[in-house]
Amino acid sequence: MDIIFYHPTFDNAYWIKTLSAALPGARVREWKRGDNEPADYALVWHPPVEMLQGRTLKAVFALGAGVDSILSKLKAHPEMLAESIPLFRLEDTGMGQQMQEYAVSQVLHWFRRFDDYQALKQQARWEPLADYQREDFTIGILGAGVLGAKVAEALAPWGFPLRCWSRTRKDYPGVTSFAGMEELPQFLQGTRVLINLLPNTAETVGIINSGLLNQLADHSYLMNLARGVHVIEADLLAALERGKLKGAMLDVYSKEPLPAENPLWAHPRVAMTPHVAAVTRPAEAVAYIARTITHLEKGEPVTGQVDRQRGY
Ligand SMILES: NC(=O)C1=CN([C@@H]2O[C@H](COP(=O)(O)OP(=O)(O)OC[C@H]3O[C@@H](n4cnc5c(N)ncnc54)[C@H](O)[C@@H]3O)[C@@H](O)[C@H]2O)C=CC1
Ligand SMILES: O=C(O)C(=O)CO
Repeated sequence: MDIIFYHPTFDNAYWIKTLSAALPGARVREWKRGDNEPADYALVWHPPVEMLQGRTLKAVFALGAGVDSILSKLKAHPEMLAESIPLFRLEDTGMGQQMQEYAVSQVLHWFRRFDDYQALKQQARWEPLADYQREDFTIGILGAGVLGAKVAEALAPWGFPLRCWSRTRKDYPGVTSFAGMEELPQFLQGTRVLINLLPNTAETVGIINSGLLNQLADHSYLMNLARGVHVIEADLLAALERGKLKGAMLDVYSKEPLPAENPLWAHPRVAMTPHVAAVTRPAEAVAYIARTITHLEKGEPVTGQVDRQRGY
């Protein structure tokens, strides 16, 4: 079995060594321009069109959870990958735990008013503030798939009212599930902390706009852990200005790296990380890919296949 590997920034030698160890008998090589030798599987992130074009692969694996970039490239270059070749993505592979750490720590930061105390500290003011109450701190998770479910699981023991919104109804312990556009207003009403874990699709781009933010509880908080294009940045800034939003924690942006002139950098109530909420963990990712290839080779059922029409 031949496997080609391409990632613009990873330590490719390490990945190839680890994959070779996990799939004894497989010949794994780094793909370089001009390599037209046969391959059975391709593992990719931001692949050049010529890497995949014209190949009869058994499957392609995206080396991340989100497949928006590869799907948009496929839209521009449909010749890159035949519809019949399945595309897989990483399901959790250690990203769930990272999202849990991020979301729990930030929710508690806001709930314990550390943002307010930080502002008071800057003015050298000693001023105990009123506690927030759990019942006023409803957390809503937009997107209740692999990562949304993990975040809900980690937040559940903290006792905040917890709800999620997804395409189809979910049955997660301690979580009220809302499904479809028609239930979005109910989901938003009373939500104090909105955590975004939706995929980037034609239906979800720009979903976090003034119309949506206005339906949240007053003085609410936004955590965007999914993709920058979900949020209309001008609407976010306006909601912060008029106090509808008290704060935002952003990991992803409409343009990355975020340009120096973007007003989000200087906003006192916006906290930011540079797209690191959950990164691909090589050992877990290799184990998942090796397991999936082994199942595929035996004709056994697998999970993680992307629905190219649906967009995630
Ligand atoms: N900031 C970061 O470091 C990272 C960000 N991500 C982002 O997180 C996203 C989510 O990842 P997973 O949970 O693995 O995806 P997933 O496919 O397992 O879950 C997606 C969820 O969104 C819901 N959804 C999709 N379209 C919808 C619509 N139109 N209306 C209502 N619900 C809809 C689905 O029902 C599902 O519950 C990725 O697509 C990626 O963009 C993923 C990893 C790291
Ligand atoms: O896996 C993804 O989709 C990511 O955003 C990784 O940072």
